[in-house]
Amino acid sequence: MNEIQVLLPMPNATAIEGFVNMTPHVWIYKMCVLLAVLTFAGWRLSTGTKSGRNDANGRKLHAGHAKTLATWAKKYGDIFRVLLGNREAVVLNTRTAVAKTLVKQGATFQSRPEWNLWHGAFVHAADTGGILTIGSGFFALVLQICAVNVGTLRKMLAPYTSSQKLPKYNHFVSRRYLRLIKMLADSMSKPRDLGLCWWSTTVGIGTDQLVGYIHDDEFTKVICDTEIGIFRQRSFGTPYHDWVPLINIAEITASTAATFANGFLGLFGLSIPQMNFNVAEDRASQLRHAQAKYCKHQLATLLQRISEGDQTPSQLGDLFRALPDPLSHHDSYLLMTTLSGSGMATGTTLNWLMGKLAANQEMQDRAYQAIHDVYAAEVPDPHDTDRVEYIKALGLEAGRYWTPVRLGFFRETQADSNVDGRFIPKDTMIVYNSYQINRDPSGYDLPDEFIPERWMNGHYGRTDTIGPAGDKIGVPHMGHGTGRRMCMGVPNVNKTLYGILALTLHFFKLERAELNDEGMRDVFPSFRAAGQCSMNMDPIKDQISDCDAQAVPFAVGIRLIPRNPDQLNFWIKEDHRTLQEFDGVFG
Ligand code: HEM
Repeated sequence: MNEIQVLLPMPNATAIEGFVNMTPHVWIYKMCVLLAVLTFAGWRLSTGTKSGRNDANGRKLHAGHAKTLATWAKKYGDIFRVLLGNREAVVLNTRTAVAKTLVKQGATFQSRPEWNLWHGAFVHAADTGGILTIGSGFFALVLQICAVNVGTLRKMLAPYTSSQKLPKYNHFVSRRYLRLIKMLADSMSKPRDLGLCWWSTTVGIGTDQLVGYIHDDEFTKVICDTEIGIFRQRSFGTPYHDWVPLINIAEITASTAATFANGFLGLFGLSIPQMNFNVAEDRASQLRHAQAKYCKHQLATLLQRISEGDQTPSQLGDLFRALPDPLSHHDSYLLMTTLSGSGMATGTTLNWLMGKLAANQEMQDRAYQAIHDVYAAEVPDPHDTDRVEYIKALGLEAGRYWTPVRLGFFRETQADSNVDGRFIPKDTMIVYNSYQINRDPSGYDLPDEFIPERWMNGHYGRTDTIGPAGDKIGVPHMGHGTGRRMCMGVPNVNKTLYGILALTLHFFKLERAELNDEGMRDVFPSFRAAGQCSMNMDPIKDQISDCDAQAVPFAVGIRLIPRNPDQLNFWIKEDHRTLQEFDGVFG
């Protein structure tokens, strides 16, 4: 590790201006918190950390994870350590760093960390005694006493998420494709943000085929909304009090002081407002409760159907029916919550990619021509994953270029480790900076340009060499992680991106268009209506927040023009039926 950074919150310029205009009780709260921060900072610096620039670092991190970590990577190299409160994180920034850790020392780097905001809220909301990600830290250990371990669960699940098995669930996917094309056809009259179209399709595909049930629009929308919200929360160093215990203590103290003060002031008919330091926790809890509600419903319905002899193919249904002994409720529920909204990041990828294609007619024409070259004038078979090389390359490059899950899912070391003679103790949090690694020049030339051709004709990341370049990390890019805990949804993502791109680009010409007030009212989720994306779909400037775990774009106005209206109408009315194998269960 080259250097240790201390990250602590410091007020920025606007905060200082706000400070001056504060009412007295807010002053008292803030002073308490600030005092604790300064005490803590002093303590940290006096315990041997090397950096004396903690204030600047804190501000920079808040200015944006991607930008700040990229700057630090330039300064401190491919692996460096960060202290966040009482937690230490090691940040990996290059393919070399990933190869030496997640890949070559896969067993040591396979755990996942837990912290209160996220996992605490999760456990409380679930009230099933279960951690709801395939976790491996404190909450999981305490609550998983009777549960099978992560590796076993992954092995059980893997066959049902593999590309060989997926065609078994095509009838669910086909229905979602039909619904998507209908929704797009209905959106042709004026420029629209198509967020709901992309997310409800990808999330719908994931959740329908998971339990073998076609969920209605309202149910699917709740899952989309909740999962998008959840993935805005799992962030690096936010909220500070979840990472810096002294801030937490200061906030609790301030809150308690206010309660006492109110007791006293109440005698004179006076009061001061109670500060809410738990906005993030409240939001996490709200989201977790929403998630627990639909997951419990989905699981209960699935188990009920299985007990009644239902044989409808589905990922979880097939798994449950194949097991000699039933899984514990905890494990079944864990699988449900891990997977129910799993199509969400695929929808995010499509929001970015479709915005880019709509703005770049040359690239869109190339995609259309590539589809046409393979299928002539016929409607492409959306289940033909990989048949049109350019379409496959668009999906892969979108995953690299925008890297929707910017910092991956954090890991934790399961044992002491050594990287190039530098010691990383057990229980250290590991953050792989996927956004930066996906721009590592050893693996990708012109890394800040969107070039689908880097994945075509034998190229594998670089346009100037054939085959893989840079250190071997076992994956084309880090958008889905790598090693023992890598994403289990890659075949699903590839299949879905292919199907949606092939059908959409065959049926419609997309053009970027400014959204008017009415168009902005339709934007989904509504927080994206805070602005409109540039024509470039810049991964940094066009994201809603610089620090969210998932990079979600501002609103994207798109006008759709049918390429062949007769064929489109015919397909919607009749032809799509050839894609279906049999009638599934409807919700
Ligand atoms: C574009 C869409 C997606 C992206 C960007 C994405 C990204 C990721 C990332 C970064 C991880 C952490 C991997 C690691 O630590 O090495 C992960 C884990 C996971 N993903 Fe995905 N994912 C996507 C879609 C899906 C889908 C559709 C599924 C459904 C099967 C899925 C299932 C999982 C599971 C089960 C894990 C947890 C693995 C574990 O902890 O052992 N993902 N995903």
